[in-house]
Amino acid sequence: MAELRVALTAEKRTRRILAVGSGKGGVGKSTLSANLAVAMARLGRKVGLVDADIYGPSQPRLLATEGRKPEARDKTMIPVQSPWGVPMLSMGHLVQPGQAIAWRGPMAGSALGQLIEADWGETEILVVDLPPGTGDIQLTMLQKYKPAGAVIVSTPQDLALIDATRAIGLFDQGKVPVLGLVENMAGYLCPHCGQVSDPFGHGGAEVTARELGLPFLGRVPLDIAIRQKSDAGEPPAAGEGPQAQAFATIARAVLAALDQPA
Ligand SMILES: Nc1ncnc2c1ncn2[C@@H]1O[C@H](COP(=O)(O)OP(=O)(O)OP(=O)(O)O)[C@@H](O)[C@H]1O
Repeated sequence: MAELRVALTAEKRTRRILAVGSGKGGVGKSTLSANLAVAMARLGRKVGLVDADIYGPSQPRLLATEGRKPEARDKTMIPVQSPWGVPMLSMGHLVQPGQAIAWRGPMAGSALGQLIEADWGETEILVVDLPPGTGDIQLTMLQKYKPAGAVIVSTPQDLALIDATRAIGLFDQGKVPVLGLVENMAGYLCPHCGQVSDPFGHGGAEVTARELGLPFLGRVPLDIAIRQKSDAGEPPAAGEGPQAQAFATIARAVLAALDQPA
């Protein structure tokens, strides 16, 4: 028993939570979380993923585990293995697809706790895809589970960046170090004419990061292949080519920041 306790303590100490947040919905937080987890796993890390976006869980779709039910051992959930080398848990695994989840704060908080306190085995980095916004659930989560760091996702336009700044405030309040900002949907490469245009502006997140004194971790272009592959449950980070490279670059920057001694 004593040995088990030692093992559990050691395990707890070595596992770090990486929170992925955004102020605004729909900016690609879930897409980044999934692909960051896959990209870090490809770099040889043991990575797990928790979909804490309890009101609109999308990770089962993104990582092709829709319809799978996690098993439980002694009331502890066992994560579902995705085909991409990343074990995962999502509220989407616990409810029927498409079923509305209308929980009040405390219930939502305890459900999230079950996902985070599951049997993550050897997982060393647990990526947590937070619900959008800066409400109570997010703050409670941060205070209770003390992520080692947070990554903020934003599109380049001003409104999203104002919300991203609010999300940074949330992490500051929870005393969680913000590792940096990722710009998503930056530059649209037209598959027909080959021209690059900037529907949401360009470089806004990099400027905001600089203004806030935060590292800029990289950008992901607005690319129809990313949406198509994501919808098909094939994370672009698991493939080859420019999309996979974009996520690998961000994963390296995140790991460098995460591995830095405090
Ligand atoms: N770089 C990109 N290029 C093309 N499509 C993208 C890109 N990033 C995200 N998308 C698409 O945009 C939509 C929203 O992305 P996603 O669900 O990741 O956002 P979110 O911030 O997690 O939203 P939510 O508010 O649901 O939490 C999805 O259809 C996704 O496939």
